[in-house]
Amino acid sequence: MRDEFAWIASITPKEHRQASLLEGIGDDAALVKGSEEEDQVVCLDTMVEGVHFTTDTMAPFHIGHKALAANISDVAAMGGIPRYYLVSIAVPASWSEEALGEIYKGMDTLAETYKMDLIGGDTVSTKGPLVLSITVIGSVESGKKLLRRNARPGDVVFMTGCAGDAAGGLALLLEHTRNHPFTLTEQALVQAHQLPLPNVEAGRLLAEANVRVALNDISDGVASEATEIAESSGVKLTLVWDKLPKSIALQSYPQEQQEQWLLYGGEDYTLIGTMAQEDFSLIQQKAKDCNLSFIAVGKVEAGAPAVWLERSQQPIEALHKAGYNHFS
Ligand SMILES: Nc1ncnc2c1ncn2[C@@H]1O[C@H](COP(=O)(O)OP(=O)(O)O)[C@@H](O)[C@H]1O
Ligand SMILES: Cc1ncc(C[n+]2csc(CCOP(=O)(O)OP(=O)(O)O)c2C)c(N)n1
Ligand SMILES: [Mg+2]
Ligand SMILES: [Mg+2]
Ligand SMILES: [Mg+2]
Repeated sequence: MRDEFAWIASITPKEHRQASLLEGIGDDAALVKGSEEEDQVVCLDTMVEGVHFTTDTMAPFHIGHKALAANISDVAAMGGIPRYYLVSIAVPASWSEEALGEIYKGMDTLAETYKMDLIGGDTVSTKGPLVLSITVIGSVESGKKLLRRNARPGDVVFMTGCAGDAAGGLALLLEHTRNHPFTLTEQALVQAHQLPLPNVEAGRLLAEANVRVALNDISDGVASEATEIAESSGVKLTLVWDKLPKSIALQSYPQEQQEQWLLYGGEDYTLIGTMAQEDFSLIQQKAKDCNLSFIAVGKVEAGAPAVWLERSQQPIEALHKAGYNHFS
């Protein structure tokens, strides 16, 4: 099997059959023309036991919560408001009704935060591992396209929160399992892995501000998501290590470890994007009023589509698009 991204490219239809389809495969979510006022945002993500979680890394509540969070995160990366969700679950015989109830409680807890309704789904048995697939439907003001291909030379690269913690938490969970008495610092990383929160409010601020933004949520690691922006926009991105937002917990680890988790870990579900310098100043002003953060982490220039990393007193280095890639 070729790598995940090449495979998706190979099955992407060459043309749209429906005139109302604004954006199909290729971004965080599809966009479909809705009313005069708003377009529909639609996306789907799956979590598989053994690939995205094990019973040692996540309690059933975490599994439901995180699966919905990952989907809402793709709506956030389009600047959308999540509104409805559908759930498909394939259940092995070994899972109890009580555990399944906890998965749904996890989803419902997050859905309550965003006032989302569960509107359907599908239930099947399986001889394999538990599989949970969620489709989220949301909306965004019509004409808003916060797409990966929107980056332009001269833009600032920004992030809306820390990255690397979720991968750190996973490493701890794989080593000790979730019943281990973790230190407070370790608990911060474990929580980032088990209960990540999507950055909907940051995406909304960008959509409402009506500025050109390239945007991507960080599911596969900063290097991979930044490379997607570089490749789809045909620009060069340079990230500055010292500016990349790192939690206090992450900073307690050696720099090499921080780099591995932050650049190549994934599952952070904060946003990375680019916009013009003058718009960025305006956004930072607006963000202050609502307690959101937009952190400048680098710049966009004309050049071969790639991502470079600048560290103090070291030669600039090209980042490889490593990160989480199913099949490779
Ligand atoms: N099996 C598939 N069939 C059709 N489209 C797919 C498939 N897998 C992924 N896609 C589409 O490919 C794009 C990239 O997917 P993915 O890397 O999973 O995005 P994300 O990391 O934002 O969830 C998305 O537009 C997604 O809808
Ligand atoms: C037991 C276990 N092993 C490994 C991982 C790491 N992991 C699994 S999937 C993934 C990337 C995100 O999932 P994906 O299905 O690629 O989501 P998408 O990019 O479609 O949002 C990562 C970092 C994990 N979460 N749990
Ligand atoms: Mg995404
Ligand atoms: Mg996906
Ligand atoms: Mg992925």
